[in-house]
This record gives sequence, structure tokens and C-alpha cells, in this order.
Amino acid sequence: MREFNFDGLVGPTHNYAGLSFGNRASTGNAGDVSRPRAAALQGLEKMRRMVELGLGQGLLPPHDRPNVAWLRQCGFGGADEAVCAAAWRDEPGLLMAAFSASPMWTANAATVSPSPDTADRRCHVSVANLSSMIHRSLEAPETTRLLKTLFANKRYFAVHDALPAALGDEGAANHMRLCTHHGAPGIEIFVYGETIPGGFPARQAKAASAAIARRHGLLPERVLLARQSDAALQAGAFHNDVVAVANESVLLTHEQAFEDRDAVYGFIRQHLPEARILEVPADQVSLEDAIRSYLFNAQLFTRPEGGMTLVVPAECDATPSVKQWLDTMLAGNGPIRQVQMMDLRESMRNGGGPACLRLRVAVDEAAEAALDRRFLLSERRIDAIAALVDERWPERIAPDDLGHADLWADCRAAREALFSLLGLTAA
Ligand SMILES: NCCC[C@H](NC(=O)CCC(=O)O)C(=O)O
Repeated sequence: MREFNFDGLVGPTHNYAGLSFGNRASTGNAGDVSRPRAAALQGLEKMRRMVELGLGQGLLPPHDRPNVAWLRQCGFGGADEAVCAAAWRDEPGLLMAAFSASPMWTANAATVSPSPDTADRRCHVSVANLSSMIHRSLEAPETTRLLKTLFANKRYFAVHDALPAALGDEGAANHMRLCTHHGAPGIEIFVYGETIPGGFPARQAKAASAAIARRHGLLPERVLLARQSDAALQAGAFHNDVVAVANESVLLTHEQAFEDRDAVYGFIRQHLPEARILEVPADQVSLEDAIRSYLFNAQLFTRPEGGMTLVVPAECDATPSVKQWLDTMLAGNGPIRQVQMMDLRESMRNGGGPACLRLRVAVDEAAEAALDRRFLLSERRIDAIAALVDERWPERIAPDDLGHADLWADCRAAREALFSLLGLTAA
């Protein structure tokens, strides 16, 4: 089996509206001018890097924004332009939500349990409801449509609808799988949070994680529901993937990621004695530095020729404690032998690093052959997409631009051009 990463392409409406309370980058950069074209090109460079390294790489396209159908549900009427204009005038917060490019963070699109872990030996995919943030709660219907196209073959895949909204679920960002190698049965760790009065909201409900484990047909004894630490949540780790990442038998984690870390490590060691737990101590890298640099929001993967690579955002280089920890780790004899930095500044400024931008799916050869090719990338396809982005994505979006009818129309047309390039239907 091998792992594919499906990256979200940053949509033409990428902007800094500060919509995610609890996500310090999002609120801290609210009101800034965004650069959608640069953002999408940065993301495509990451996809290109993965293809060059010989990894399976795919893409999930942006959703239709502004989401006029959703604004209609909110009571605005008339032609599309009138709907958006009325929303901007009367409820700008709703227009902002309808305009967000948040589907780019596909680690929040769904939770994936690969076939070796499930009762029916199919790969199970649960679309996330993202119900805790208004702008993200719009994503599930289109994500469902896209994933049901990508994973249409029911012999190898089962795509589940989003859970009821009362059970907040944010997808793979709160899920880690550990195993000897991708094709071996794994253990799956679901990380949930508890909202404490006056604090940042926990977005993943324990009941949601439990429901997904049930739906996917996982063996209960190979599942752990682990609570995220309050310290991490309150420091701005709104998802577990801001403080921990796993690949095969390696867990890279901050010391303060979990409320009960001994229980998490004990569970891993019990089921996977060969596991390597790389714990970054708080006295070397504080939670604050971890969240500023997004060290743990890294892509950790096994290269086809063997050996693990960690792809981290360039912000790690600019955070002295993190840089030092990475240098020391590389000088040692650990399982991670290579670190690569990527410039993902535009996404990072909304709280999304390398790991947020991708959904991992481990497949065997037969399941790989059943994937819808229109979502898969080669270097040539990346070139073609980059050329289209260069031509059609806005160069910049300032806060007041969100009220401009030309921008709404240009963004929708740019997305349609992409869908036609990919051979997909736009809605
Ligand atoms: N996994 C990374 C997700 C980042 C995402 N940011 C945002 O939605 C920011 C959008 C804005 O502020 O416009 C979030 O917080 O869910």
C-alpha cells in the first residue's frame, strides 16, 4: 500500500477575514490584504515537491464561492449578484463566511480509515461537518460531492455523509494512525477537546470521534479516544495536527499535546512495540513557539526508497527554538532523516500549514487504480493548473473588495475554468 495526499487547491477568494476564533493566525491577521494567486502557487509548489519525491499526489478543487445558494437559505433573494449585495449590506459576516476559501484545508475534509483497519476491508471516509465555525460549516455538501466522485468505486471505498451538526467533527486533523507500514493493520487515535468556560472552543466532540470509529468498523481495542490538553487548546492549537503528527511507526508530538500523555504513549507501545515516540519537551520548544512555527503541522512521510521526510513551513526556520530542535534531531540518529522547508506563508497566515493542506489516503494497487484520475496530479498537470492560476486568480484581495460584484463574478468564473481544465463538473 502507499499513501496519497490530496491537497486542497487554494481558491481564488482566499482572504483574511479573521473568521476562526481560537485560531490565532486567523484572528491576528484579520483585515490584511491577501494574495490568492501567490497562495495557490505556493500550495502547488508543495504538491510538485511531493510528486518529485515520487509520492502519490492528488488535488481537491476549491468550492463555489461566494456560496450564493447558502446565502439564499439565509433569506437573501433575487439574482445572484443581488443576493451577495444584500448580504454585504445587511449581514457582512454572512457574506464573509460565504466567500471564505477555507475548503483549501483538506485535512478537515474528512477522516480516513484505510482498508487494513476496517471490518469490511474497504477504505472508509467520513466527511467532516465542520459545524463549529459558520464559514466552515458550509463545506460538507460540496466535499461530499467531490469525495463521492473521487472514491466512487464502492468495492474499495465507503464515503459516509457528515455526522449530525451537534457532534462537531473536523476530520483528519484530529486523527492519527500508527502502524508498522501502511499496509499493516493500524491503531487509530482520535483526539477530541473539551470547551472550558471563557476559553477557546473545542471543535472536535468525543461523541463524533466515537461515531466515526463505529461507522468505519474499527476494532474497539485498536482505537483510542484521547483528549487534547487544555494547555494546547488555549495556546491556539485548535486542531490536534497543530501539536502532533504521525506516520507509520513514528509519532512526533509536543510534550503538552494530550491531557493524559502517558495513556496515549502506553496505548501506542502496547499495540506497536516498535513505535518511536519523538516527544518535543516544553522546555526546549514552548507551546507558543510550536504554534507560531507550526513545527508539528508538518507532513511526515516515508519516501518510496525508504527513510522519512518531514516537510515543515518556512516559519520553523525563523523560530530559533524550533530551528535548534530540528538541527539537533537531524544530527542524532532518529527515524526522521530529512527536513524540507516550504514557503506556505499565505495559508499559514490563516492558520493552515503543510499538514492542514492535505488529506492522506493509503491505498493498495487495486484501490489506487479505482481512484478517479481527474483528481490525480502529474508534473505536467501541475504546470497547467499553475498557468491557469497565474492567469485567473486575483492577485490581491483587500477587506473592502469583498463587496465588489466584479470580484464575485471573477472568482466564480476562475473556478469554473479550473473545473473544465480538470474535466470535472462545477456543481
Ligand atoms: N487546519 C487548518 C484550518 C485553518 C482554518 N482557518 C480559517 O478558517 C481562517 C479563515 C479566515 O479567517 O478567513 C480554520 O481555522 O479552520
